[in-house]
Amino acid sequence: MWASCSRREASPAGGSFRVATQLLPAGWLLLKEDAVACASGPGSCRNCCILLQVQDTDSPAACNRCRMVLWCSDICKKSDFLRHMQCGECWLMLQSEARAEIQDLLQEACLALRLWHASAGSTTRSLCSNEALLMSQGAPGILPEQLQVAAKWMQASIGHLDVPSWDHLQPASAPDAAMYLCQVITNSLEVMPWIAPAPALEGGRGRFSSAAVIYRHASELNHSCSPNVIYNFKHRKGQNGPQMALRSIKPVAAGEPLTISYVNVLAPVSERQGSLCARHKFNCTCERCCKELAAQPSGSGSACQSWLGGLQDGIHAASMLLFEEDDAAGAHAQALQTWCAAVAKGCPETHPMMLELSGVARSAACVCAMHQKEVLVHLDTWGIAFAGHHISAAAWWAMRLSQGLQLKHDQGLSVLCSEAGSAFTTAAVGLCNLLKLLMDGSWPVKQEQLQESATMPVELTCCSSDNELTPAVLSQAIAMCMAKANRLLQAAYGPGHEVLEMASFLPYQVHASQELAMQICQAASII
Ligand SMILES: C[S@@+](CC[C@H](N)C(=O)[O-])C[C@H]1O[C@@H](n2cnc3c(N)ncnc32)[C@H](O)[C@@H]1O
Repeated sequence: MWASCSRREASPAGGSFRVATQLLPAGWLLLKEDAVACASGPGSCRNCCILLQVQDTDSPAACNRCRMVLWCSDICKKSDFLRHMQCGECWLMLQSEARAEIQDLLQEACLALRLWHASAGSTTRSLCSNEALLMSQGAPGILPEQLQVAAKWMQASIGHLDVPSWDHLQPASAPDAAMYLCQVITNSLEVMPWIAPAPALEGGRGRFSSAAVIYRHASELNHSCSPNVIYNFKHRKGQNGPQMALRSIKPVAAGEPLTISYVNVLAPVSERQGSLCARHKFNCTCERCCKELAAQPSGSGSACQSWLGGLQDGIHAASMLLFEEDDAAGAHAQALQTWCAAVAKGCPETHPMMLELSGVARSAACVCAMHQKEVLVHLDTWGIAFAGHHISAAAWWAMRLSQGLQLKHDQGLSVLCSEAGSAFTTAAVGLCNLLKLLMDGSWPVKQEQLQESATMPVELTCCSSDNELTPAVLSQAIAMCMAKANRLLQAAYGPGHEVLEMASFLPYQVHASQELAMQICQAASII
């Protein structure tokens, strides 16, 4: 999937980035990937990264030699012990002088040693690196001397190993050590340290502490503070580092760069820029940062304070729930609650954080549709613009699934084919009924009507079977629906309110099943 949906492209400014090779819908699972190397922070298992205080039954096991490194269980110790010894980490941890001299780079140095160990003779040497910049005083937040001291300690750690007796490893020179260190600084991802203390996420969700992990494919993705791809981590006892999954959260056009966020996107611009400097040593030039930095002098943040905190926490909690696919319905409910609370406190629906929230909710709706979970039951309390957004996301997914029914092996959807029918129908019914309400002119739609619309049966009688359903007819019908819906929306709420998402699935409905086509036409024919 990864290779067929994306490719690497050279950046004119140097380096490269990954772009989509086809239109990627929101909610698509793009990649699952194991870690190349990982180094957890103190208080968590050195192998699987689980926080030691939340692990369930096993007792932590310590390294008998350095006594500095802990594993959550004998299973993880057994899996990681040789690596810990063979990469020189154990020796490094024993050196109190080293720990004092490179304390700010100790985790990076351990990860670099583990990367060296993992990559001997393999492909990770091709990981990108900002070495030239880092070593020439050009990078923010770090001095080349600090890197050189850390590289010196790494080399000493490797030098103390009996490397030639392990035939798959090569001794690392000083420049090699520096290269691995710079690769780590350029590419390592932090395993969500900010989720650990969140009280709303107790009960096994805030399971990782701050671990730094290197993934081969994910390291090709540039950062954006408004990313179109999210990543999550799956903990597996006995495995070195969590497994990462990448999922699109917005539709991504062919040719558009795929981006993830290396930091917490909910933080204000100064904090995001600060974290990127501190951890990754670059100044972010993404579109959102440029806009927000340009607007900063006249910005008035204080008026937002009453709803900002709740909104941040709510997006955060919903995102975390969404990371666990099984909890998509929970993520959706959390997003719903957050949306309503923020609106009630006067937050404008067009605020960038509300857009972030709608991204999370839309993804949740997509995942629910995929798994045939009832996504429409929550509609009674959604804001109307959001409801349209939400139903159409589910309907859009349902259509993709119905395509899968016809195309079988199309893009990995075949496994879902046999189950697609009911999700498709539920979502399509919801969409058509919402359209009907809009067309009937009952605007703004009342909560009870919305609730009803999710369960109302759709009559197919308006569309006679001898009507020819060509793509052009369908497009025209949808366009008319959209225009009318938007006129109503704008009359009620003013300019800038649009049911945009329905348009976004237009190119797909030409492939949709006859049944769906009839339903759409029927809704449209009420105009
Ligand atoms: C993990 S790599 C991403 C892929 C990399 N661009 C490459 O050439 O393979 C991270 C590096 O890309 C660059 N980068 C990524 N996102 C950026 C952004 N939003 N602004 C500026 N530089 C960025 C920085 O040099 C950063 O250290």
